[in-house]
Amino acid sequence: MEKTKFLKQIKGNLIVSCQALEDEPLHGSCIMAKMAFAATIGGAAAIRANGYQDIIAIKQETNLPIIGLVKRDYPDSSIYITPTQKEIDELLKANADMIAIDATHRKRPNGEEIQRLINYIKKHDKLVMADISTVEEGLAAVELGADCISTTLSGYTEETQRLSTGPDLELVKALCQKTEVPVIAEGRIKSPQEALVLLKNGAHSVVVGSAITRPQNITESFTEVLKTI
Ligand SMILES: CC(=O)N[C@H](C=O)[C@@H](O)[C@H](O)[C@H](O)COP(=O)(O)O
Repeated sequence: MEKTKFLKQIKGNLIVSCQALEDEPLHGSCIMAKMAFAATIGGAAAIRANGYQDIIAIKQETNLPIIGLVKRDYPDSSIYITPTQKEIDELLKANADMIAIDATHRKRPNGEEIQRLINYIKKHDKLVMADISTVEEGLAAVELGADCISTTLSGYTEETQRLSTGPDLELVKALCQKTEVPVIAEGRIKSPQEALVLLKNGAHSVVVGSAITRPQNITESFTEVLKTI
C-alpha cells in the first residue's frame, strides 16, 4: 500500500497486534487469522503480525494492511524483532505492507547494520516501522528513513527496563515534539481510555496486542484484581 494512503488509514485509529508465539496457548496461524478477522469486525485499521505463516493466513481473513515482523533469536544479539535480512526476505515473500524492525541501538546479529536493512526494505517498495525504546533511537530512525516510529521496545531494553505497567506516554510526547514523522504508541496499552490519552497527546495511532489478543493476560487482569478481596 502506498505510504500516504497507509498513514492516512491508520491515523487516529487502532492497530491490533495478533501474535502468539509457540509457547502461548493461542499459537497457530488459523487462530491468529480468526483474531485478525475479529479485529477487522471490531473496526481495526491495520493488523500487526508475526511470521510468514501467520501473515499468509491473516490475508485470507482480512483486507486490512499488515505490519509484519519476524521474531527470531540469535545467539550474538538481544535483538529479536526482524533482526536480519533473512527475516525481511520472509516478510517480502509474505507481501506485508509495512515491515516492523528493531531500530534500537543494540548490536545486531551477524554485524548487520540497521541503515542497510532499512534501505533494503525501501528498495522493495515496502514501508518501515522502526521499533524503538528511547527518544534518541526514535530520532535516529527518522534520520535513517523510517516511515513511522513505534514505542514497542520501551521497557524491554536494558536501558529502559522499569517497573511501569502502563504505556510510555512521556516517550510519545517527547517524540511528537521533536519529529513530524508519525509516532505510534505501542506497548502495555490496556484500555480504550489509555489509547485515547495517547492519541490526544500526539500519537498517530495505537497498537494494542495483549489486551485484545492474549486471553491469558486478559484473564490474569481479572484474577489479579479479584485476589485483593
Ligand atoms: C516487546 C515485544 O516483543 N512486543 C511485541 C512486538 O511485536 C509483541 O509481543 C507485543 O504484543 C506488541 O508490541 C503489542 O504490545 P502489547 O501486547 O503490550 O499491547
